[in-house]
Amino acid sequence: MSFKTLVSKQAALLDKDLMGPEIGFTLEQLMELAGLSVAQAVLKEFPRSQRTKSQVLVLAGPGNNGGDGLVCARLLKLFGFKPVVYYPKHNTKAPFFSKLVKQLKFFKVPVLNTDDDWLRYLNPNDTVCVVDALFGFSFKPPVREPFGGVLNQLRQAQDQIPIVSVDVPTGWDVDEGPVEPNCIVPKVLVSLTVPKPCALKIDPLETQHYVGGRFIPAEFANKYGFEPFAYENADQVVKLVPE
Ligand SMILES: NC(=O)C1=CN([C@@H]2O[C@H](COP(=O)(O)OP(=O)(O)OC[C@H]3O[C@@H](n4cnc5c(N)ncnc54)[C@H](OP(=O)(O)O)[C@@H]3O)[C@@H](O)[C@H]2O)[C@@H](O)CC1
Ligand SMILES: [K+]
Repeated sequence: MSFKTLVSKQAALLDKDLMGPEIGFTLEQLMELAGLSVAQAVLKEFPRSQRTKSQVLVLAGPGNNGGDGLVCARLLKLFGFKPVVYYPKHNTKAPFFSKLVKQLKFFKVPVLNTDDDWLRYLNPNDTVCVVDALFGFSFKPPVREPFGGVLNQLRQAQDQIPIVSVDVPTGWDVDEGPVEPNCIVPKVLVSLTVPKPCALKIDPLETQHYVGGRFIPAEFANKYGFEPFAYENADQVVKLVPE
């Protein structure tokens, strides 16, 4: 499949640019739209008419990828799912992360901490899918604990419970792909703004690929060397289908 990608350093620059003094987005705004994109991709892949269960396990990491997961969980609740969040290492860099957690409590979405038994939710009888919002474009392998253990459990369950990875399949090298042994293979990848090079390593027969994070005008995409993606109507995601 051919699509333009942006290496991790460029993706970080694009992010900085969007939130810089000239353009003026806030992280909160972009994260809300990123989380909405992921929730919409989950709804498109697992529509109510085609499922008998509604629980979704959202694994949220310590960075902004995790923040996308926290937003996604809240929106999944509005979309008719029963999300449960496992958030073992809270983000203390920006105060609004604790507000995202408060909002989840307001929505009666359980947020499990490091000592809670999250594995009971990794159960194919009840769980539609797992949202992998552990790490995104700032991840550098090898993975450190406790996340190595979490990834091992995910890998063991992935044939029974589909994984939806946010921006980058966690554990993959952002630019090189699945270079570490025993990487997870998501059933769905939702690239944000523009795919990272690791997305070129997915097998389209194994992994459905969406692009989301619909928040830039055409000229800005061109500045970073890619064309805008062909979103339809008010959709927040577009599925990339092999040619
Ligand atoms: N414009 C867009 O598209 C937007 C994108 N957004 C989203 O932001 C994501 C990027 O977020 P990000 O930069 O905060 O980094 P992310 O990948 O979450 O991880 C950083 C954390 O991981 C940790 N860590 C790193 N390596 C590790 C290891 N081996 N083992 C263990 N830990 C490790 C690292 O720890 P540290 O090294 O600092 O100790 C730090 O705590 C992006 O992918 C997209 O999802 C939207 O929210 C906004 C708009
Ligand atoms: K991820």
